[in-house]
Amino acid sequence: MPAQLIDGVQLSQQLRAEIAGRAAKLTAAGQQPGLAVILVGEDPASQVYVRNKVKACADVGFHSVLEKYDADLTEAALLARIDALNNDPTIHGILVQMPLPRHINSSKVIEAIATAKDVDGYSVLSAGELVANLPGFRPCTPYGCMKLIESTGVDLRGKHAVVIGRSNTVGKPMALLLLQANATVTICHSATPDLGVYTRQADVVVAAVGRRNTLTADMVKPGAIVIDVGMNRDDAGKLCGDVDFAGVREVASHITPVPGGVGPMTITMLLMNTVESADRVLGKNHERLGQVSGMAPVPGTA
Ligand SMILES: Nc1nc2c(c(=O)[nH]1)N[C@@H](CN(C=O)c1ccc(C(=O)N[C@@H](CCC(=O)O)C(=O)O)cc1)CN2
Repeated sequence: MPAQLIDGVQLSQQLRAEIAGRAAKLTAAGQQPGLAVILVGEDPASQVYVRNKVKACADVGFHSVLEKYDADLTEAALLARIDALNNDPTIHGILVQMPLPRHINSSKVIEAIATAKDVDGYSVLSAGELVANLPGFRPCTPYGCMKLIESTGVDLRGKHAVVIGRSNTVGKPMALLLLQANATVTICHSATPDLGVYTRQADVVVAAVGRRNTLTADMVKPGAIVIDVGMNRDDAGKLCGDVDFAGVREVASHITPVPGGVGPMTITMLLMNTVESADRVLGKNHERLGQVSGMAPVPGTA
């Protein structure tokens, strides 16, 4: 029997309805979630992604600002904008669309974003929070992969998960999230000599390499869950992932398609992080107010 499809569009819709409910409550309490999206340059794919992010914000009742700059924007000017947004109380999340033009140091830009507003989860501090199991923001793509796996109903405890790819934004955080869910995790990468030796032992495979046909049917254990993070083009120019979908579908128990799997979840988890950020601000404000109203009266004034 072919594998069951894990539908990222459908799961996104469910999660976005939940996010919209939280946003409505926050807005009623005076804390409408706000996301700032910054795009530098004219990369056509990035233009589509930022447009989709702004639309997604409107759909769930967030306030959003889109700041578009020419490719020759200076690094100093971008850092100044981030500083202003860090101090803007209507903004709970700041997202700088990647990739940035080459003259701008991406790490410097990412580290300039206040950790409390790093809804992409890309900064070193956010990564540290993930390592230490602290409640920071998780990078959206691996966070979305976890939700997709969770939707299968399979408990990861004691399962063997293999992550193919070791990028800071997908592979490494993915491995940590799987580890937090009590899986036994192996990370494979471009220097792994025989990938199939590892993937054939895996109950869950997450492919995040950026090369099509990296995972073929002969490399998959029957009944495995396969998550495809790749976004590549085939010879006909059609979008495809890292997994040979047609072949692997005959072996796996669950599989994500490309398009329609991990991609839509990336934007959904960005919304999730942003609503969570607004929630934390509201919680902190309440804490502060509670402390003020709960204060012992100054002697002689009561
Ligand atoms: N600051 C960030 N930059 C980038 C991120 C990110 O998470 N934060 N991720 C990617 C791009 N990206 C979001 O920004 C993104 C990529 C793909 C999709 C998506 O829905 N893909 C669709 C297919 C789209 C198509 O037809 O071309 C799918 O897989 O179904 C959403 C978001 C790099 N930059």
